[in-house]
Order: sequence, then C-alpha cells, then structure tokens
Amino acid sequence: MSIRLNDVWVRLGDVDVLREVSLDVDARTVAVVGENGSGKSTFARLLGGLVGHTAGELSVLGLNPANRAGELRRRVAVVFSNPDAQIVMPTVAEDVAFSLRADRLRSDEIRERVAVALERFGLTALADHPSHDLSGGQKQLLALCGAFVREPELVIADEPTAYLDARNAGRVADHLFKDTGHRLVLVSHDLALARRCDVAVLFAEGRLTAVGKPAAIIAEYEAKLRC
Ligand SMILES: Nc1ncnc2c1ncn2[C@@H]1O[C@H](COP(=O)(O)OP(=O)(O)OP(=O)(O)O)[C@@H](O)[C@H]1O
Repeated sequence: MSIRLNDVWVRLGDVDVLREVSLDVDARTVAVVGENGSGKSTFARLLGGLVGHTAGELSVLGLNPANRAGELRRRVAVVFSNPDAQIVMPTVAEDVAFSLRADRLRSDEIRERVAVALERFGLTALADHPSHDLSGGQKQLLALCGAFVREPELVIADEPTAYLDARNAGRVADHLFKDTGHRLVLVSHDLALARRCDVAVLFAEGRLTAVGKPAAIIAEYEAKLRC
C-alpha cells in the first residue's frame, strides 16, 4: 500500500502527539492498535492529509500529504466513528451524490454511481429518507457508502464500529474487508477486527512501538494491558 514514514513528528498545540514514527508497510489491510491517547487517530488523520507533520518524511500512495494534499484527498477516503460529522445533505441519495461533487461527472453518471453504491450498502429503499433521521447503524453505512462511492484506493477507518451493535458492526466490517480493490487502514479497539488485517502496528505514548503480524502485535499489546 506503500505507507512510508521516516522519523515523523506531529505537534498539536504545544504537545508532540506523534514522535519519531517510522514505518514502511505495503499491505492490503493494516490495523492500528494502542491504548487511549496513544496517537492512533492522529496517525490516521496524518495519513489522510487532515493533520500536518512537523518533522520527518512521509508518503502515502507515493504522495507527500504536505504538498499533494488535494490529490491525496481524492484517492483516500477517511471514515470516522461518528458518522454525523460526515453527513451533510438532507437525504440519503443526495448525501452519497455529494461525495462525488469534485469528480466532474455527468449527472447521469452520478445517478448511476449513487444507485450502485446504495444497492451495495443496502440503502436503496432509504434513498429519499432524511439522512439525519437514520439509526446509528444506518448512518455509519451511509458514511461508508459516501466513502466507497468515490472508489478510493485507500480507506482509512477510525473506530468505524465504535457505536454499532454486533449486527451492524459485522456489516460495516464486511464492507471494509471485502476486497474491492481498496486498501484499508483500520484504527480499532476491537481486537478481533484488528486480527483480520494483514499487518498491525502498535502505538504507545505517541510512538509506534511495534509492527508485524496481527496475532503477535495483539499478543504484545494484551500483555502490556495486563501489566
Ligand atoms: N488538537 C490537539 N491539540 C493538543 N493535543 C491533542 C490534539 N489532538 C489530540 N491531542 C492529544 O494527542 C494525544 C493522542 O490523541 P489521539 O486522539 O491521536 O489518540 P488515540 O490513540 O486515537 O486515542 P483514543 O483511543 O482515545 O481515540 C492525546 O493525548 C490527545 O489529548
């Protein structure tokens, strides 16, 4: 997937939230685990071009977010745990179409892409439904639908199942892991979900402390949690 960081630091306010982060990973799915406040979300936002780095070198899909942020945002979709932050249009179909606004498609192409995406995420019957009246699980599916309709090369999902019941969490996970040609960076406290990834990275106190097979990294993390 080509995520490369060399001694990257991120300072927010007067805090070094990420320190000395180095990583070179080329995997389809990458899990990011670690305790609360360890820097996982900041790392996810950094990869998505939503937070700048203060020092070091960084490339995502071969692009440096510092000077190719626009292109990165076109090729990468970021999904957060709170879908309300991403839902902007009054109806479900309009909200999905809004995600395509920058792609300069013809209106019939937009309609077609939206219809296919709604079908894929089981939202067709809700196309004209007010988006803010959806249940939490439906809203998260809508946020994912809005992310995937753009056919991103990389999906960065930060706690995408945090507020969902088991059935909806399973649905969301199935969409994230289904191989549709996209890569996935998944930040999650759900270690069963993290275990499904090809590679895992562990954060502690703003540092990336381990990278490897999820089973080994999660065992290391669980041992640390028991201390
Ligand atoms: N804008 C900011 N200004 C100052 N400090 C910040 C800012 N954003 C995050 N932090 C701090 O950076 C640290 C890492 O935060 P981050 O949200 O990346 O952690 P996290 O591992 O995702 O945590 P959680 O598992 O609780 O979501 C925390 O101590 C947080 O308070």
